[in-house]
Amino acid sequence: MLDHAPPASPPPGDARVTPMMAQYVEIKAANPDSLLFYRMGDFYELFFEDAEIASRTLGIVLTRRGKHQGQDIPMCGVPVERADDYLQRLIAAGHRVAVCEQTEDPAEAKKRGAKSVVRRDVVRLVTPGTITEEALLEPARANVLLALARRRLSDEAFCYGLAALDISTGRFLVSETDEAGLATEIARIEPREIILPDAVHEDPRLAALWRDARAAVTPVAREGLDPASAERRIRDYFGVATLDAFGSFGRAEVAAAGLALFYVERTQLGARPPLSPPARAGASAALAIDAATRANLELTRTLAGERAGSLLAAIDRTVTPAGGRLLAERLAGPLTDPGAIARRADAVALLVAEADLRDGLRRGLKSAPDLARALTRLALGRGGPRDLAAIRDGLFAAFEVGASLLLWGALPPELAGAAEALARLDRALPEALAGALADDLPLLKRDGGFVRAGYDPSLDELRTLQTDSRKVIAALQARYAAETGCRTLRIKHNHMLGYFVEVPQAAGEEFLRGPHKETFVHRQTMADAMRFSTVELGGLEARIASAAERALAIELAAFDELTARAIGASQGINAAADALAEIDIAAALAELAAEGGWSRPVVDASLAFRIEGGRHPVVEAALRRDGVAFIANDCDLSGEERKGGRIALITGPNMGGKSTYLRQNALIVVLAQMGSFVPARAAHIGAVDRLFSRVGAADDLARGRSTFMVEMVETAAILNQATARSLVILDEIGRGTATFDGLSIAWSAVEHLHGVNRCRALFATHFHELTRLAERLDRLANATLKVAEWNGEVVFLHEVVPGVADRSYGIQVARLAGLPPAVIERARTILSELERGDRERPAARIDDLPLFAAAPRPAPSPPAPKADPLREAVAALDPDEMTPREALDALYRLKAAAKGG
Ligand SMILES: Nc1ncnc2c1ncn2[C@@H]1O[C@H](COP(=O)(O)OP(=O)(O)OP(=O)(O)O)[C@@H](O)[C@H]1O
Repeated sequence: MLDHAPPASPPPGDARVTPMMAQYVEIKAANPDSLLFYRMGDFYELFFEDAEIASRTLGIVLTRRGKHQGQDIPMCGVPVERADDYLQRLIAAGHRVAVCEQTEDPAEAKKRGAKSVVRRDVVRLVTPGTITEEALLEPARANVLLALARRRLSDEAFCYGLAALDISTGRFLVSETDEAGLATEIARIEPREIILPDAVHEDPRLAALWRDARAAVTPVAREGLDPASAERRIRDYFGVATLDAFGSFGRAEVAAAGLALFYVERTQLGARPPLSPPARAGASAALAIDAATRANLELTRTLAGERAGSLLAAIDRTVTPAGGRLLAERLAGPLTDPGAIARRADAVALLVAEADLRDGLRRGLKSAPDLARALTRLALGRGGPRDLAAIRDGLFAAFEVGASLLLWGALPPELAGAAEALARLDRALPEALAGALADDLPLLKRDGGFVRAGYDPSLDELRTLQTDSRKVIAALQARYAAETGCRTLRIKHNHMLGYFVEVPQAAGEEFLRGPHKETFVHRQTMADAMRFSTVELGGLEARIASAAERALAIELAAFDELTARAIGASQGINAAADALAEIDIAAALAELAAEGGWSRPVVDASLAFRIEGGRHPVVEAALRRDGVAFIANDCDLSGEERKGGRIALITGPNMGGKSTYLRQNALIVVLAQMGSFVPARAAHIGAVDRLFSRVGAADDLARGRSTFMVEMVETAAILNQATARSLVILDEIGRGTATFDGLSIAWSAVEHLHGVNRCRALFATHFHELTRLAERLDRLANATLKVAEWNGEVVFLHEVVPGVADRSYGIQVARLAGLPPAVIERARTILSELERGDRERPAARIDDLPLFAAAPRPAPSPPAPKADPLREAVAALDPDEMTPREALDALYRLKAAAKGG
């Protein structure tokens, strides 16, 4: 990583290397892949290439400090107080940071000799997937570290284990997949950092996965990753004799979970975040949505990568950060088991029906801070008084929420389970916290003042002593002023002198000579003042300082004791945090359903797909802001087990609403299967196993793929993988190439979906020729979007009706978009010519028509050349497109024409 990296250790006896630099070089050599934050006083300093990277990334000044082996050492520094801010920016830019602290007092180092260097050690590695600080985390987004491991099944095949760990909350889920499903699983998990064995990282078949990951990818060497040590590591971490209590895991899952813990130990260096035991995410129970479909449907972020404008942003009514994170997780991984889906929907249904209960719960939840993240910071020794307060407030909110649920009585199982977890909480901890913590809390514990008056009598006594001492000092100042006759005498304090007496220069001269010489000992002469100390003042100072020191020690002890109690209760606290998040989601989805008039879908094991009055939640919200109503549309793709699902082939004008209609039906599936109500009057959905979409066109030039290539790769994935239980959304496939190639591909793709995949599908196209497929394919029906023409203007009605579009209205849309009138006029002329040509010679190739004949306006059109039917007929032929039989026929026709001419 370093071009001009310092050597691992300086050459022995090299006088040009200072002892400090030697220490730096040694620590840096042990952490070659991280930027080293090297603590020096109130700064973290960076040297060499680290300094250059940091100064570029952070926009801070690059300076030089001394020389190393005869060369200037580039350096830059960040103040410790603001380190979080800089860390955040470095992590966001994809760097890792090793934080190196002084591990002894400088005074200690001095004892070893004047030239000895203060001992320093890396106390922590900060990486994108292992951060815990509030300032570094997004509240409503999980921060997932994904560990991968694999196990060979045969010569060719591997099984992959995935462990998704959010250290900031302790959530720890494992799953297993084959190679084909790996990309889909990673897309579902959306990790910030991926760690994986070197061998997996270097596998050429997977190279694209790591190259395209939106996460930092960290390969680790093989040692310590064997299955036995992985299992031992998990058992040790959770203090259990066997993993059976946590469920049954595959060997690849165990290896992945072990690797995750290995990385936690490596980055946290001894500190142990309170993790939940690993649980199976059950990949087979999740609706599979590949990365392209996820991106196309803009589930958790838009194509531009923003949260705003995504489905998640449109449906998020949660009031707690943990609820927000769980909502994103559920949206990313909807279920397939109708029973599990119904259990979630039962909770939502109760809270839709009971508005008062819902409001009460949401009010209670709003005051609940982020319990899980506060607890983790405390456990890692990075917590402050406000984290203790978060535990206090979170637990009180938990009691309130739990009590209102329990009062309700008969609850659906999901809510009953959550209420029970809350009822099990011990009131003693939050009460102790409430008794101990003051109203206004400092950010850092070392600032003191966070323990409430009355909590500890000895602390109160010391505080009184401190306040009293100040009074005593004030009295002393008055007495000295009276005794010396110097009315401007002041007692002041600074770090150098401690408490001292300050008088104007002239009075000071008196003090040095006169009767006060005995009392006032000269310390300092300023420009216009003199400073003295006295024995009395020294005694007072010692008392005040020791009182402050002892008071802080008592406060820190109280902090440690309360923190230990919170950590001791971490299992219950984490369970409460999970319960609150579940209640938040149920209430939030109920709020959303009530607000938008959404209905509860029926999800079962059939192949039904019947949506009545469906809407697109994101487009609807956008239109509502402009005061425009969304037109609801039905969709029926229901099939039978024996035959498979139905296909709707949708033609319609540009801007008619085809894409919106396609996507809304896919989004309704996602919402229904995550346990939500749906934006429709009614919906009956046979649980979908995989959702595919190929919508819009996106270049992927970074991967060296053209628009058309991307389109074909995605279409191939669909045709190869969709099952009879899948839902497929295809929007305008084949438009990225020549018309006839595109039409033929679209045609055969529909036939394949109908005959082989037999899935439920929506297929939008501008190839009107495809509508004739309905005559041959029994489970395919045509639908179109209605338009009206009014005063020569096209009006989009956005209503889906059975039938076929008569035209695309592309030119009208082009005019609405503001194409110059001359271009529109010319396009109309060409269109009518083309349509005439099409009527007269339906087989003619569009490419061969005089589409692009130069027509500079307003120059008069040149006189039409004399028609030569034979030449035209030859021009209309395309040998590449003809079968031998067609070519022979054409030859005979030409011969006949020549004879006739
Ligand atoms: N059901 C609807 N009700 C009201 N407005 C709608 C509806 N559907 C679509 N629209 C509006 O029409 C616009 C165009 O819709 P959409 O992109 O779905 O059209 P399209 O037929 O796919 O167009 P193209 O063929 O040009 O891609 C949307 O941005 C929205 O404003």
